[in-house]
Amino acid sequence: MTISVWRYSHFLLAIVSSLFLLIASVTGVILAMEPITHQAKGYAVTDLNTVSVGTTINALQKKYDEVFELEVEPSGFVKASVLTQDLETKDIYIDPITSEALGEVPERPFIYSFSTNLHRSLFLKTIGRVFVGLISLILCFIAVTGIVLLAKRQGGIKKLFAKVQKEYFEMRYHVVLSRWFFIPILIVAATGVYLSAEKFDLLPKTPLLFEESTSETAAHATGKSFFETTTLNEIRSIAFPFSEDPEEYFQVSLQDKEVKVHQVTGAVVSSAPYPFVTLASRLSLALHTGEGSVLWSIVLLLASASIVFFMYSGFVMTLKRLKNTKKPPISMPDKDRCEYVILVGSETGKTYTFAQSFFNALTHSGKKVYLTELNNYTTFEAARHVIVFTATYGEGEATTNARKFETIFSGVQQPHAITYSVVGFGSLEYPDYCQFAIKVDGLLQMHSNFQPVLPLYKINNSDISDFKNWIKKWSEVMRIPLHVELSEEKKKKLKQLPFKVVKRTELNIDDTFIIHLQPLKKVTFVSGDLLHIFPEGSTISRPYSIAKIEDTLVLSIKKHDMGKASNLLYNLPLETTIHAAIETNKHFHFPKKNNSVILIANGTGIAPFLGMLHENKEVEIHLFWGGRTKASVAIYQQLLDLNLSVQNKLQLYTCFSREDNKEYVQDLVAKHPQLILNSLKNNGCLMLCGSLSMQHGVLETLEVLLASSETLQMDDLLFQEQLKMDCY
Ligand SMILES: Cc1cc2nc3c(=O)[nH]c(=O)nc-3n(C[C@H](O)[C@H](O)[C@H](O)COP(=O)(O)O)c2cc1C
Repeated sequence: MTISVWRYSHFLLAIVSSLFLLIASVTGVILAMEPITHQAKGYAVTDLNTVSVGTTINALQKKYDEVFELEVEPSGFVKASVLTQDLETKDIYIDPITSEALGEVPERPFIYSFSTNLHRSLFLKTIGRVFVGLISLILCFIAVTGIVLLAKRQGGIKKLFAKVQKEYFEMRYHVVLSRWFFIPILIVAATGVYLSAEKFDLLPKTPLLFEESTSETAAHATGKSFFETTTLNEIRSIAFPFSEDPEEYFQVSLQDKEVKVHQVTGAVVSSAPYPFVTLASRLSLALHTGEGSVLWSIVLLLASASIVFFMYSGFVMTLKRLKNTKKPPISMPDKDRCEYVILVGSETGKTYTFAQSFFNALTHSGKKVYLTELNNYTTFEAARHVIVFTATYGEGEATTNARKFETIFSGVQQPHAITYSVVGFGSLEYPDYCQFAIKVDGLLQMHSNFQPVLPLYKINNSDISDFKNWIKKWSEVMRIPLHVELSEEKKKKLKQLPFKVVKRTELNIDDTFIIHLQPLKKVTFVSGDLLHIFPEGSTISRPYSIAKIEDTLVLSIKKHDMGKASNLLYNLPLETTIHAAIETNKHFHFPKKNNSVILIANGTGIAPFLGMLHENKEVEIHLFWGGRTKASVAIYQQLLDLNLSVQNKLQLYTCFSREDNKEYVQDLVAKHPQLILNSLKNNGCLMLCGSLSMQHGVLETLEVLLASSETLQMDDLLFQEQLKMDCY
């Protein structure tokens, strides 16, 4: 079954049951408090398995004129119904050894009786009970569809507890909490169904069948009565005989059977085992209400509260999905008049946003563009260029709005020859990375009418810079200058703070300089975080990787002639203040649990590593750095020397692309295969920072190295955060 079927079932069931489910969960939270507050009264004063039934009965009969009933609650409290010397009938909690009254049995608080009625029948009597039974059944299905969705999302049942993808709060905790509360919720729902079925007489009815017991003789033989051999923990309740007539027996309800006991001899006269249905009902009730176990009551309370959270977070997720699934642009020309056709496969809307920004940019450059879903593929009379943007879901499956494409495609003949490009949106955290895009690319490749303009391009986790990189390539090949604006960039709300310029180097041979900024307000940050500079007149900020050295931010910056941010920073006089914003960049923090770390950078990409070296003196670190010339190193030398002097576990490897052997950093990496492989095998971490072309080069080298290893795989390294990248 495709992921969308599971998602729609999950969603539909939740919608149908939402109001009742909300009532049931809120009252469930309240009712789960009852066993907890009850237990807190503290009437469980003795270990019941050390007190014989006879001890309690004797003590009671001595103290009270008449005893009607004795009950041992699952909470461990012993309750008796007695006639006092003042001829008053009382229900009291007693000390089972002395029969001393510990307190009167209070009336059930209104909040609990009210909640019980609402929880059981919504105050609608039979019809309400039917509803509640149905809701419990629906909750079972919601839980099951939810866990299937979760397994699909995580890439298989075995990865259910694997790391959750970075998502917004509601989605993240919808996933995290569903893993913890799946079983308690399923138990609550299933026992709810069972209890409803019992209420409506849907379960088989088996009467109690008493059998005469031979234990009377056994009791005489051993000389011990039932009252001496049975302890209170085995008892549920005892109904006392009405008179002293020997034919009147004690009616004792034990955990698994009911027995009649002779009041004089203490022998068991007859017994009847409880039928399975009764035992199952009792277990269902205990599991559903939590009575007798504070720990289980707490679990039930949390599970009920989690259902309320799931309803809220599910609602937010649906709203986001609907918001992101944008309609095609209103001012779109007729499909048969467009030279460019953009086809989209998107489930949660991110790919749609990228496609839309591409549509806008292409339209702005004067082209006639048509944008539609892959499912709507048909003949386009004027089309010459097709661009496909598609995400992948499940195990390499298409999105809902692309699932028909494969079937439709073969039946459609375009009037003109078409050039095409496919961009796959996916996540390396899934084994079938961009698999559907690969499939679409294959289909187009096989068609004689279609010619590629660029090879298939894959984008991991909606990486904007990667997308822009593709835009650059496409616009170069097509000779169409494009300015793509992604709304996410505008949306980022970063808090700007004042920083003082405390130090800056001169430009080196590569037009690079280092600047030290001192925060003027309290702010926490670590090396690898980003500092956003906002040049005047620009809506987009420029992020720089931070090195944290003694509470100062150190940035390494390449000054570009037209670069607004780099020129702004270079021209700031010492001691002046600049406003900038720190963005936490968690995925690029120095790892805490890895045995060794390999840092690879080119050019200014060394910046965050300088801070990391400064802060981490215990771990074995290998730093690979590639610059243009030996003179390029000069501005970093002081900071490197500082680290080398305090860090005896640091190894430095440098290369230069314009001098010596004219090597790039990926060539340097390729020269140390064993070092890299051994480090990764022994839970090492590899961090990359610098240019995108360096990233691609190093990844290619790494792929070659990994091919020789039987255990290491690129996807696993990324998934386990053994490979961290921050390249632009
Ligand atoms: C449940 C689920 C399953 C996914 N399965 C895959 C997959 O098999 N392969 C892949 O490359 N990406 C997979 N992804 C990642 C998405 O393709 C990626 O996040 C994409 O950017 C989402 O685009 P959209 O918002 O347009 O749907 C999956 C994501 C989710 C939530």
